[in-house]
Amino acid sequence: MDPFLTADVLSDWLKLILISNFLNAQVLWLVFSYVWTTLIRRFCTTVEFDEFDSTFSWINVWLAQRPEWYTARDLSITTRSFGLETGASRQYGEYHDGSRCSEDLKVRKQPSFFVTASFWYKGHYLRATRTRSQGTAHVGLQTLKIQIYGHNPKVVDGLLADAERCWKEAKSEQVTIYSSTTMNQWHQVASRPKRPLHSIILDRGIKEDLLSDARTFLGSRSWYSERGIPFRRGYLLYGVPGSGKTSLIHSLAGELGLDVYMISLSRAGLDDSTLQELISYLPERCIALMEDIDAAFHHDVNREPPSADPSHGSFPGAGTGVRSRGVTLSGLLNAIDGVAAHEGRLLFATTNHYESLDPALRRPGRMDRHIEFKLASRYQVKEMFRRFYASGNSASLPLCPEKSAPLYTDEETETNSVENWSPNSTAVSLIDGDVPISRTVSSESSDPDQPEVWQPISLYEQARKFASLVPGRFISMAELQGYLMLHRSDPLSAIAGARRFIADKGNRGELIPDRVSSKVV
Ligand SMILES: Nc1ncnc2c1ncn2[C@@H]1O[C@H](COP(=O)(O)OP(=O)(O)OP(=O)(O)O)[C@@H](O)[C@H]1O
Repeated sequence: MDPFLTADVLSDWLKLILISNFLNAQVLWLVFSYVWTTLIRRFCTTVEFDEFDSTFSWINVWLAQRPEWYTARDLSITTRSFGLETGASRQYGEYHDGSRCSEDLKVRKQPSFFVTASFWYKGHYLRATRTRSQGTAHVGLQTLKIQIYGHNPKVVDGLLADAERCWKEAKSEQVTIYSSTTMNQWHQVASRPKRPLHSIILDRGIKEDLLSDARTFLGSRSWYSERGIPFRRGYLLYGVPGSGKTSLIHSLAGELGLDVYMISLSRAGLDDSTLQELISYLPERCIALMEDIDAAFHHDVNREPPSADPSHGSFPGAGTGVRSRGVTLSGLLNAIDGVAAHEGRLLFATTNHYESLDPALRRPGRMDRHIEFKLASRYQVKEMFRRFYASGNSASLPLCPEKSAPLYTDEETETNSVENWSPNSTAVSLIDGDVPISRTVSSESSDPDQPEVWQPISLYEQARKFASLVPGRFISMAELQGYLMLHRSDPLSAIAGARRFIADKGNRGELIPDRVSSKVV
């Protein structure tokens, strides 16, 4: 027998052929990859968008409007909206058969990581891939890569312009909120529907005045530069909790078409230099928001240097040795108006402890307008009631006829306040002469004095009645809202329970003295 044809030799031959085929395939694959990459490099333009840049949201929203993007074979499902609840997400929210997914939790489809979707854009072939970094300092950092065949810079510019337009259209009804990451980058954390200004109920003139002040500022860049005045404006909103400070800022952001950049002074790792850096990264037109500006410091904001004594605690992490030194007052003052401070921004700061703020922080130039938020006046109580129970769009509610026939003058607003009121007060009776009676209401009160039968004729009259039962400057607007929520669909039961609600609050000793007077610097 031919020694070359024995079983052992044949099996060796077979192995050799397989190995060489395998090696050939490997070599071929390497060659192919090399050629492909070279071709791509030579003939394609690659654009990268990384997660921490605002263009990442632009391109995501733009891609979401292309069917090729959410009909890829390997999909990942997300409830993340890239900050948008309108426009693009409407498309995400639609299932293939045209039915819509839940309003509350819209699911969105996108290709899985490293899966490429290809499509045509204005006559150019594009490939889009989601990638995620691994094994680096930025583990999990998402990047979107777009490859465009050809080397025409105009295509990239056009794509960016389209993506930006798409994003702006989609967010025209939204306010985008950014927060800083521990890497000191601005990161979009949420996007909320604009809150209409009319839904914030303050004593007359306050919000209109603030809005017009901010508008005037934003349109006065050249006026500031001609006079050498730094183009910055600061607003300090202070007062009792739950009085609408944060809500007003978000509503103003919507009115002015600005995004909100939240600066959390007590964030771990934030110190004077990182705060400076963060502020220098703010975009030209925006609202920088420092909530609870006093809370960055364990005690009062003051000029004392940080103490090494942990019991002093004048800066976050004092004495722990774990967190960075935190922000000092001088660091904060420098960040607000030092040479590196940002031009063109509106700074809003809020606090519940106005008196504890260092005067240097409150002075004009840093905080130009100081607006106090008090417990609800009777005007606010009445308006809140009216808007709460108004059917349809409460924006269309006619204004209260305060000017022609004031229900409560400013004096009444103040004098019929908690100081003159007691739970047993008979100053306010449930029925007064001008409210017609037409319906039986089973009162939740066992008070024998409380009449059983009454019916205000209109929402306006109901609001008036309700406000007459709630002493001015006694409860916060948030508390009032919470109470009305308990009687969400029944304004009459809200009126009937008002005396009990107020009495209970009084009995709990929650009488908060009215301590305010308006301050405008
Ligand atoms: N003036 C107001 N008009 C309408 N709603 C209000 C008003 N004040 C408070 N609310 C309601 O109360 C809730 C809390 O309001 P918000 O957070 O704006 O108060 P705040 O003054 O910022 O409180 P804090 O000082 O505790 O941060 C919100 O749901 C808001 O709708």
